[in-house]
Amino acid sequence: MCDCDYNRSLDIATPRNVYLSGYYKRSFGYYSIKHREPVILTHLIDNLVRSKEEIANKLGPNAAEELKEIIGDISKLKYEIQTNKPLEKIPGTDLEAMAYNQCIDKCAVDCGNVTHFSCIWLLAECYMYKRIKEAFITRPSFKDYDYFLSQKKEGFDMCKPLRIQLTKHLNALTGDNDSDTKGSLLRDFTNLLKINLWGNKCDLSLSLGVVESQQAELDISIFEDNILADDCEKIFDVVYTETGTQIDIVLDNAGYELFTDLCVADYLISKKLIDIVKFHVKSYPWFISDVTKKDFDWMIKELMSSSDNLLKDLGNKWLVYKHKQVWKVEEHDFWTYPQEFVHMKTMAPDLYQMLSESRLVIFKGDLNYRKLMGEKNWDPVTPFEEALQGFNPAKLCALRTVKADLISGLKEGVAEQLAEKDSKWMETGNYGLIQFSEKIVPLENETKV
Ligand SMILES: O=P(O)(O)OC[C@H]1O[C@](O)(CO)[C@@H](O)[C@@H]1O
Ligand SMILES: [Mn+2]
Repeated sequence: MCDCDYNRSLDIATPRNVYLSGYYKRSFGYYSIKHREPVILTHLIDNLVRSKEEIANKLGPNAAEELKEIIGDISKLKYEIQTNKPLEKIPGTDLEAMAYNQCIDKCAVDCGNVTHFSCIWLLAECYMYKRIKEAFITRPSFKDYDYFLSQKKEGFDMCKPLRIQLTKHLNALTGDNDSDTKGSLLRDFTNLLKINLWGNKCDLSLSLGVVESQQAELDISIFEDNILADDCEKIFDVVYTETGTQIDIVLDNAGYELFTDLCVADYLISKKLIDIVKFHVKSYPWFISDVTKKDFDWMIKELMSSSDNLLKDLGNKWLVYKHKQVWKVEEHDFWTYPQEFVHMKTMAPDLYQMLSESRLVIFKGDLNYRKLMGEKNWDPVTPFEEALQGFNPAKLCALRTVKADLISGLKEGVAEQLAEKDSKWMETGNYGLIQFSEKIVPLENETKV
């Protein structure tokens, strides 16, 4: 962005190769900040008011007073967003506060004061969830409180029929290894990856926190044409032929999506294609439905106590994977920073190193895709590798349903055709991408540009 006048958004679509921002009135970022974020905050306040008795009983004598302060903070945040105020600095000297303040300062240097509608959309959206967390974590009774838990649990319960169907499917694939061929493994792994991709459609931040009936389908053949890039074969080659004991899955949403993530991980372990799977979770409630460590453990326990024996057996099997450290759950604050992934190597070198040890890093969902792509409005035919802008810890892939107006790696003319059909095609989650990037080893004498 450049010499923007912050009190006036431009009534244009986002120009090519610039950061997404609410500054462009025809962008999804503008619509999100203007219409979606206030609704998300209003729903959060309504939920808190509705459960204030239960909260007071559960969280102790100071909770009622602290809850009033929290609701005040969230109402103030909503007002700041609606009146396009400058982003207030995050108090404290911890690394995450510094990451947010560094991002705000960078935006200020680039273009003057930094308001919700003028800064990079990624900062504005992450900042809202960071401020929500600050409202709770600064009140002693609420420091471990998950203010999105009820929606995540409701979403999980609603998808029980689909989970039973998928469990039967997984058991059929993993029940017998003797008749496996490379062809059958490719076919079944590809099928599971596509079921996993469409699991990303279920997303509470898109539905503004309202739990909708499960749109995901097991019969994914009906969505085949909506997969706009399909690198399943390249991904399979990595898990089938390469060495390296672990893969990493950078998780996105809890509920059905997480269930499909664990099914993919179970398949890889059961078929002895991989020895260890590392799951990367958020360290606090994020974008309404994103997975925390507690959500991961809660789901396995929930399965183990299911009335359905198939789910119960699966929960017991998955608990053993965790106890044996075949499955490891990793937290890192970087995943809730506002920065794009191209900054990971300098801002979180320990995390970058961990990912570098992976045979394959799978990034799930739309927000991770935006961070991979540097939150830039690329020409849609820009190669996926190019849009990574050098972020390259290991071989990686992105499984993403398209819920924000940025994309790369499409064939010539595809974006234009889809826009003809529906100008909002990038905001619905109806289209998906399965994109792969090789680990590009920089040439010895290659100078960094
Ligand atoms: O859970 P996901 O797939 O990362 O989706 C989160 C995305 O949904 C939205 O909140 C709505 O499009 C985006 O702003 C954000 O990138
Ligand atoms: Mn999410």
